[in-house]
Amino acid sequence: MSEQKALQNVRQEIDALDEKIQTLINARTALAHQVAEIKQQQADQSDFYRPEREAMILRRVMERNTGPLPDKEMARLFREIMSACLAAEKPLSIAYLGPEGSFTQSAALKHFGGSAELLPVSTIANVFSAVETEHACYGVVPVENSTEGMVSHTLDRFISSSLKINGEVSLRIHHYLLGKGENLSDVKTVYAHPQALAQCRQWLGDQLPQAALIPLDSNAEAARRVSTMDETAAAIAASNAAEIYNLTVLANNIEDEAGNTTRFLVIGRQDVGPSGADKTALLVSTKNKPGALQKLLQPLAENQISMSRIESRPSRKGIWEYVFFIDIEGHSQDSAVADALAKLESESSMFRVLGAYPKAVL
Ligand SMILES: O=C(O)C(=O)C[C@]1(C(=O)O)C=C[C@@H](O)C=C1
Repeated sequence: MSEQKALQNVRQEIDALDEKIQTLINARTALAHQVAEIKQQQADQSDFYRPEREAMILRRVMERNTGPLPDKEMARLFREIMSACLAAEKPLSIAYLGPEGSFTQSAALKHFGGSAELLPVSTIANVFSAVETEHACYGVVPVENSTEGMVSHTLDRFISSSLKINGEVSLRIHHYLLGKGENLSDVKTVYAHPQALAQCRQWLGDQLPQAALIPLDSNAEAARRVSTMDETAAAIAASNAAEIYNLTVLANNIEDEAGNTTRFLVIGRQDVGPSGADKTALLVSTKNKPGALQKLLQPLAENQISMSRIESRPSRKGIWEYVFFIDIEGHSQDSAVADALAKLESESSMFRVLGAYPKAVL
């Protein structure tokens, strides 16, 4: 058989499979419509977006995958299928820390897929407000970076908000130096979010020791601004900002830490059920006396619950009063966790479950 003929045969097989896949995707969408009808009839008008169900589906896809497509690639395809099915049930609007081209946009896309409507807003506080006022169904905000630590604006906003954490997204962050010219040596000023400047501090010191470093509200805003300037200006931003703002890549992967990763939170108004691999986030405060924090955390150790993070922030209620943001493994409805939380609550002067949500799958 000629090579041409062999290729034609394989392509015919691909066409036949594509037809089957398309039929199956439409059958799945029809089932999602049925789910939507059932949800609409329910008295509590159950939430259309079900993070725990999505996480379970994606984990199962990865567990049963035998290749040759890698697990993550297969899960990403199913992520998109579910995104389209959900949009057919009910279109979702997601507010994110913009502008367009921000890492938070990439995180929102990674978590909700391409069928959600993404709404850029200018500050973290405005993402919270958009969800609180129901202008958006959910929001996505950065919460911590592996190099630079927590994003305090996000934690602080939880103190005054009744929103819940409905999910998390983990994103590898690669920084690009974007400009109008061709040569790195022309760059005299670098614009970026302070976190990005900090994450590239060593590279900037080595490659552009004379450049002025100007902090702005976001990297995407830096890219937008540089697009209106000459070749002496450059921005640190994500690669997609180069396309959006018509800039050239002067240098890539300029972050100092090879594993630079940012964690984002999905915020919403609903409570999320257990998915089998979850985290619970708490906001607590304790009386300011010796040993109080240790006593507060004792029930976690007694119930063998691991704490993955604890951050303290000023409570903003009195001087030298602090609140603690605590992340633990497990769901607040798991019996060991529920037991520990009841004891922890009785020891604290303020106690709130900020959310129990599935661990990031992708
Ligand atoms: O199972 C549901 O509740 C659905 O709405 C279906 C479905 C899906 O496509 O599998 C869609 C959206 C939800 O976020 C979870 C799952």
